[in-house]
Amino acid sequence: MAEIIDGRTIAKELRTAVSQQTERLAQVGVKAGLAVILVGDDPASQIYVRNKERAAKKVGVVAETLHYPTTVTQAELLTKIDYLNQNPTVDAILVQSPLPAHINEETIQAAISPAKDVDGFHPENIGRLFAGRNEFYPVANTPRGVMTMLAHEGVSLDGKNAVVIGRSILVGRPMFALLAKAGATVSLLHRGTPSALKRQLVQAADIVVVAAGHPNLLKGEDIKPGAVVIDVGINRMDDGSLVGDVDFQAVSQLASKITPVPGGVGPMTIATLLETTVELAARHHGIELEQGWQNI
Ligand SMILES: Nc1nc(=O)c2c([nH]1)NC[C@@H]1CN(c3ccc(C(=O)N[C@@H](CCC(=O)O)C(=O)O)cc3)C=[N+]21
Repeated sequence: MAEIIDGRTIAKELRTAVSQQTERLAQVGVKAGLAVILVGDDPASQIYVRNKERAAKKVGVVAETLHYPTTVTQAELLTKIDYLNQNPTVDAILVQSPLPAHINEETIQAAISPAKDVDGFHPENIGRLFAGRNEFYPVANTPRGVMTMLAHEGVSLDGKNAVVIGRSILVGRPMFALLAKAGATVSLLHRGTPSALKRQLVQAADIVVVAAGHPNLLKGEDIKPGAVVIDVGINRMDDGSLVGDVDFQAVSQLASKITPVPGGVGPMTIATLLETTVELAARHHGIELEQGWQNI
């Protein structure tokens, strides 16, 4: 039976560290400020925003959510982002995905100042990440949170064989870059991967990160016994329950370590967002913090 990687406990430890950092900032009169732009009512985004507000309050980050109807225009959002870019009390800006079809997500992400881009989606920050030069700029919080979990669990990556399933800009692609930077040999699988090749690559992997958005995508017989399995999926079922992309029952029989859903990657995403917000605030004010991007 696999050891369960408890995201709630690790996230709590991370929030404690972040609280210590906000206290240090408070001593020099700095408050870390996060602005979240939420458009429409995507259920996953709503969970995220609700949990984020609660967690921000606990660690002393000032969070403000700007909620717009789906009819908001791209020009209105760009005006708001410009205002937030210039507002000195705002250290971090997050625009929730997905956005309505009439809004170009790429244009919106590119309008956020790279120094306030807490999600790491600005093209400059993506470029830095893929160049392995992300030390002073943010990378996406979900993959960063996964890296923190792996480090916390003592999972070494150097020389390991890793597979990432899903090529989203939110998770799969940045996950690929971070694992490669950490010394793993990484395969990025997606819906276009031929199934025989997929079977072969997953079967050989020491670490499997699944971020595809399909319940039961990863089954017990798919993995190598002893593999570490990270489930990034968040799927709301008809009965209201939340499941990941991994058949937890079957895969946990064979894996050495596995993350549950809920209580795995989700809480880490939130805690990492706060961690990044505080780092951005410190950087804006020229304050050195002990922990930082250098850990990935
Ligand atoms: N710009 C942007 N950045 C994001 O990081 C982003 C986004 N947009 N859009 C939506 C998705 C979704 N997402 C979640 C994060 C945490 C939980 C979370 O806290 N999950 C708990 C939920 C528990 C529950 O509701 O029962 C858990 O897994 O244990 C959920 C969803 C971030 N996203």
